[in-house]
Amino acid sequence: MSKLFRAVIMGPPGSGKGTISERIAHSFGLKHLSSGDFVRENIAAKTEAGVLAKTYIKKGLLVPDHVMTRLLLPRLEEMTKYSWLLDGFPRTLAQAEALNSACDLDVAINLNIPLETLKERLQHRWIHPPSGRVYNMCFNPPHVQGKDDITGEPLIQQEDDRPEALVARLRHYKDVAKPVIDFYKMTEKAKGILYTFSDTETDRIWPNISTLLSTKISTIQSDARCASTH
Ligand SMILES: Nc1nc2c(ncn2[C@@H]2O[C@H](COP(=O)(O)OP(=O)(O)OP(=O)(O)O)[C@@H](O)[C@H]2O)c(=O)[nH]1
Ligand SMILES: Nc1ncnc2c1ncn2[C@@H]1O[C@H](COP(=O)(O)OP(=O)(O)O)[C@@H](O)[C@H]1O
Repeated sequence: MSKLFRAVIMGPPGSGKGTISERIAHSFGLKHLSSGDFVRENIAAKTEAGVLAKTYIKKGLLVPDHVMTRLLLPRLEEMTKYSWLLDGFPRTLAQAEALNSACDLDVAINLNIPLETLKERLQHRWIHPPSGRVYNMCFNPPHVQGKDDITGEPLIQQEDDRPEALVARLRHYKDVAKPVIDFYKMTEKAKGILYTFSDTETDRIWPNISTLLSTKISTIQSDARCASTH
């Protein structure tokens, strides 16, 4: 039984977490878990956590750590038989500590993308809310402008993708992300799993991430084979 592989992907709004997560899920067969999707599911289901989360999201705020952790950790417990990639969690130190207590991570991917690139990307981002599919008029445009490729339903631009909203989002991101990055650099159990990728193009970052994951996953599987033969 090959050992399972667990990773998280972090980065500022517009850094390409969703784009790269889809490529990782497709290339390596990992389950792509998105904290944003879990939040939206809870909001749609009107769960206690969902109702509470909605009040924060409407104000453009992060959901409080205790609500987010209570919402997310039980979902991870359902995934004990799968290798997964977690996108959008942890975003704070408290979340990183809670995740670290709940499971062992093999890799933490950190996307370091320049502000101007983020602004440019988000100005051209269009999404299909029901599916979460993401488009970009410069990078991956829909076949028909303004329409989702699969359903033909209308695409929208998110309010907080506007340049003036982005500056505040990025300042807040920097404040909460640094302790998380330091956590993965310094904490004994988590040390050595952080890999940071800096570039302006996903297509240049992707081969490096793909090589890293290929190496990490094959190492884990060969270790598991050795362990099972001893
Ligand atoms: N021009 C360009 N756009 C890109 C590139 N990579 C991703 N994008 C687009 O940039 C936007 C942001 O990418 P996402 O994958 O949504 O980024 P994210 O980190 O998930 O963003 P949040 O969900 O806001 O945190 C999307 O419209 C992507 O299609 C790239 O290399 N070049
Ligand atoms: N790990 C998290 N901690 C706190 N809030 C979160 C977390 N993940 C998602 N959320 C909330 O859910 C919303 C939607 O998340 P997501 O789809 O990742 O979009 P974005 O991060 O681009 O706003 C976020 O704006 C935030 O309010």
